Amino acid sequence: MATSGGGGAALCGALLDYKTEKFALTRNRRMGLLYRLLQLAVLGYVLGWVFVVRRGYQDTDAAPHVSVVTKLKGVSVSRAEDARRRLWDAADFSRPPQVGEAGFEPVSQRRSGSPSVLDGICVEDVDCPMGNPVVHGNGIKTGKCVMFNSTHSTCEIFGWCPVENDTLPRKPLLAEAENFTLFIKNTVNFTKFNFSKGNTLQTNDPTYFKTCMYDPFFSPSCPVFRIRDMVEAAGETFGALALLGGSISVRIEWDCDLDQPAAHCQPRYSFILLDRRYNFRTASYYWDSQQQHYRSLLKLYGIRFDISVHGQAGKFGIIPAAVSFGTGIAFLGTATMICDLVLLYLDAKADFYWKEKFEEVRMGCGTTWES
Ligand SMILES: Nc1ncnc2c1ncn2[C@@H]1O[C@H](COP(=O)(O)OP(=O)(O)OP(=O)(O)O)[C@@H](O)[C@H]1O
Repeated sequence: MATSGGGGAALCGALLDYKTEKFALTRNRRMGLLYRLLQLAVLGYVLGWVFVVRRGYQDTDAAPHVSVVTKLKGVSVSRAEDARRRLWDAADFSRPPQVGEAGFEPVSQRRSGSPSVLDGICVEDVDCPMGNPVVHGNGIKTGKCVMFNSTHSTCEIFGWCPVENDTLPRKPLLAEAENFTLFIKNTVNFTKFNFSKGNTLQTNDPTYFKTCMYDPFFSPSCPVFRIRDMVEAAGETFGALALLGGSISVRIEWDCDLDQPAAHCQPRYSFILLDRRYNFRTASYYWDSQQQHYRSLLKLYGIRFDISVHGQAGKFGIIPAAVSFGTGIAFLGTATMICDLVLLYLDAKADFYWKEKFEEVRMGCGTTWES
């Protein structure tokens, strides 16, 4: 053994040292079993979950550009309270993006003065300050208190008259709407991979979309949906929703593995009931032969479909594959760590293993290693 030969030589010696790990082998069967089980669990997680389910070897694009076009079809006849029949077809009941079909309350109105209905009960003219709007928005007070019926008077308003009376429909006027069909044309574009796909089948049969009907099992690639089927898939019955309207979310989900043929990239549809009441007003305007301005007001109780598209596409990429593989290998180290903890702290012979694993080396000062 050489004695101290200077700081430089010692540093040089330390740089050229090679340290190797020392392994302690124990024939503890329980420990061996635990180790293999942990390795198996980690391997299952890495291969099964990270690689197969999450496709961790792929580069992903989760922000596709999407386009959605809808078209509603169906014909129905409604009977208003005055027994007049009215025919409704696609041009009448579809209000993009809403689908108003359950009922209507037509009022033919003229802009003039009339008694207000809901508020503005008065005794004399001073109770009706001129120019004040009526709270529910039917018109502006003219300053006059007029007879409404035999029991009370209300402020006269300048507005569309007669004012709407707020009665609720008693039955859906377009009950046949349950068989109307909604065509949803959706295209997604994953720009990262320059890949585009639509939900409509590429077919030369011109009658295909006219005759097919979406069914999750028998016809999942037909983008034509019956209204009743969508309402039922959302957990509601058409009859219950048609009377006062409602709102349904149609969720289209794309999960495309671009390492597979493009035909495997298909959307999945799901339907969720968002709201139980939905209505809106719409009016058409005209002048009569005396040049009076009229409007036909419709209050439509309908089913509104909110369509949202979500998607992600993945394709093999060397960087994500290397990262996932490296993470998996590193994860295998946890099996050793857990077994060490059990052996050194929980095992009955923990003291013995502790002594065998850690060797205490004592050395005097100024000693150097032999070169
Ligand atoms: N709501 C629907 N129910 C059933 N079939 C539909 C519906 N909407 C569209 N289609 C059919 O799907 C096909 C493609 O529709 P697209 O709107 O692209 O073509 P179109 O010729 O303009 O349709 P159309 O003139 O019949 O409304 C057409 O055959 C069309 O008749």
